[in-house]
Amino acid sequence: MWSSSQASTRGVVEMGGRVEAGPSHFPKRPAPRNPARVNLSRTHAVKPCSAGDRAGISVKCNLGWSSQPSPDLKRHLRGFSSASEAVLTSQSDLRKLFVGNEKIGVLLLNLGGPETLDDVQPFLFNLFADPDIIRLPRLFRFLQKPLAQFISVVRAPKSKEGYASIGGGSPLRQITDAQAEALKEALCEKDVPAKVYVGMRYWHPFTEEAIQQFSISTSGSSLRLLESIFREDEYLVNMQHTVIPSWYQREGYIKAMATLIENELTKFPEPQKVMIFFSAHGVPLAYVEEAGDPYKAEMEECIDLIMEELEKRGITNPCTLAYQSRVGPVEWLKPYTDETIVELGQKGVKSLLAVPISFVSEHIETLEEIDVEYKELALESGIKHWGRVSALGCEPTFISDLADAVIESLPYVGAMAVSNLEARQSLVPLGSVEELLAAYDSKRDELPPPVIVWEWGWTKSAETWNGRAAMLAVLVLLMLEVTTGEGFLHQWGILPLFR
Ligand SMILES: C=CC1=C(C)c2cc3[nH]c(cc4nc(cc5[nH]c(cc1n2)c(C)c5CCC(=O)O)C(CCC(=O)O)=C4C)c(C)c3C=C
Ligand SMILES: [Fe+2]
Repeated sequence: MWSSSQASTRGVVEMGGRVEAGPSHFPKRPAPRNPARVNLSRTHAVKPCSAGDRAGISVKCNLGWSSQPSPDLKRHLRGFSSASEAVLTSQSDLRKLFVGNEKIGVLLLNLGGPETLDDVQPFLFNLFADPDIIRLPRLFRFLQKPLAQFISVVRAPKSKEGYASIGGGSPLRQITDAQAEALKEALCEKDVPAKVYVGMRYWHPFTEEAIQQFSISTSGSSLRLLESIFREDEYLVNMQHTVIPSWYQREGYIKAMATLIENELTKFPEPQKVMIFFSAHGVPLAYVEEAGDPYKAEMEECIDLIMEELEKRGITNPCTLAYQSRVGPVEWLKPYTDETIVELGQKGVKSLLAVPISFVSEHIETLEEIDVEYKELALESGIKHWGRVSALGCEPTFISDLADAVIESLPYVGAMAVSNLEARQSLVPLGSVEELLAAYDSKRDELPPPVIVWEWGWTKSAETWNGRAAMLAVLVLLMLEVTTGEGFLHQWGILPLFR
């Protein structure tokens, strides 16, 4: 195991430049509300870093949240809008404070994507086995994995076709690694040497793998998953860290997006007549309407900010937002990208600039869905001129802004002192993250382990799966029998006995 510093576990959440330090209803922790404004001196006093101290910052690599905290929490967070400015003005002090003795580690979190066609089905299994993606009622939770297995096997041929058309796999790992390297360099240029790690939720490098390296050499925290990893681990429980859960409204990010759009507009014959068409990854409607996911609100706000920035540059094109990539039979966020493209064509729009908005890297949804499927649909729908803004990747303003986000979050690392016992009860140690996680659902201890290699043959895993598949089959047969009144139990005269 790793050596463990005995520093108290403290942390703060930075939310896209608006910062807070735990909602007010966490009475045990006297919140250093907005440490930038109030508590810098207190940070000195409370936390003289020892040489063994380690600090970790987790940065979520997709823009906003999907499935996240209560509107109350969001309001609360937004109440601290001047915090980032206060932090920025004192950055040099912060460097001295945090860079001196501490090792800083940054963990970039993303979903991951299959690197080869053979990875597609197990990747899909990991995705659908996540209770955040397919939410089953508590009573049916035992069906999560058989269902994931079923859906992943059924979906795999379609997904494979998509991945085959973009070169046989997802470029996400490569791009995220490049972003990590660029972020490391940007931090170094800003006098904040740090190690940057990548942790993926559904494919390599899994967050579980990243955290091992991360915690050996520095420190770290991916919310729910990280929470469960942290909670169990003697070393990690003592680690100081903070989380940057979203950054869709950061100035650098907004400016970088505006610049990409501005440049792409110039390629059209009549730039001022182009419809700017933001396409965000969708989520099932119930996430937003029932589970309070602020994703839609965040996407809308993000677009408003980009359009405001463009307006400042004299660009006043019309714009629209739609949601892509829906999967399965349930209703997703509307309007849908494909339907909107057809409508725009019918309304006489002739020039369309597609802007992938919830993505910061090229992947299957941009390279195949937008570049091939939606482009074809647009041309068929009467659009004459089509363009697409590339995903940010390692765009310098964006990377530099991420580096600033990391630097701005430094004073929040360990800004709240709690005992180890308290830390164990509420990891990631920020009140707000705790609430955020609680908003998902309360139990985090049954996370599906990632499938690393699929085992064929009469293995323990095969036995388990066969057993579960059989249970599922029996359940389906029973349900069919009860609903239709026909089946082997009726034939054998067994079922009517239970009526
Ligand atoms: C903003 C990001 C994303 C959200 C929100 C999201 C929700 C979501 N996705 C699925 C189903 C699939 N996602 C797949 C791949 C995939 N999705 C994202 C991002 C978000 N998903 C990424 C980065 C990737 C990997 C892309 C790559 O290049 O590999 C897939 C597999 C691809 C396919 O067959 O289309 C599926 C399936 C659901 C059900 C969902 C919301 C609950
Ligand atoms: Fe997805």
